[in-house]
Amino acid sequence: MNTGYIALGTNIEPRENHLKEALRLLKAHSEITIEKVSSIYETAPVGYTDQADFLNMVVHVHTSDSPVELLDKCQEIEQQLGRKRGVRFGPRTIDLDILLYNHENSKTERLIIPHPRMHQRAFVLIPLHEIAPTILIQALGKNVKELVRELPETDIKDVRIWMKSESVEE
Ligand SMILES: Nc1ncnc2c1ncn2[C@@H]1O[C@H](COP(=O)(O)OP(=O)(O)OP(=O)(O)O)[C@@H](O)[C@H]1O
Ligand SMILES: Nc1nc2c(c(=O)[nH]1)N=C(CO)CN2
Repeated sequence: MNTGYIALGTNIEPRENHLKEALRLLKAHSEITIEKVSSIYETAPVGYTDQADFLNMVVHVHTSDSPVELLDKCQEIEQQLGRKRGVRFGPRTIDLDILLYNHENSKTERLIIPHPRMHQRAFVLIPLHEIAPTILIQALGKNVKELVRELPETDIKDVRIWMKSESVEE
């Protein structure tokens, strides 16, 4: 069985529904089991800042899918939840990014693992740290805790717990 971490983000209402629906659709695949979910965090927009705050979370999955099969399923869920592509880094009903897949380090036209921007993003690293603080990002030679320590204080302040993980799993 393979192990993966997926980051979810949404900033179009109903944001909580979009996250919960995405979790339900992931679970509906027999090739995917959700092992752990982080809390949901409310986060200030990064990159393109003239947009609403996001809800972000990270899930740990076990899967028999290959990385690209997992990406296909993530993109299908984005489509099912009505994601429309617009401004780069702009508003979205749901975004699913594959952060890590085993200790794979690979780059194809469709998929880069580890996710190339994950180490700069407090909205990814803080939820990931909650569920997997000691996991090593081999490509960077650092674990998640070390990456969180390198984040600017101002970025950390922009990420606040919005719903605790126990309530997400209900
Ligand atoms: N690890 C990855 N997880 C998800 N998509 C990836 C990954 N690596 C490369 N991609 C590619 O990135 C493309 C653009 O993805 P998307 O539109 O979700 O980007 P974005 O959310 O705007 O930006 P970001 O990737 O920085 O979160 C996808 O079509 C996919 O093929
Ligand atoms: N806070 C926050 N900012 C973002 C996010 C996101 O999920 N959360 N996603 C982006 C594009 O992937 C761009 N900016």
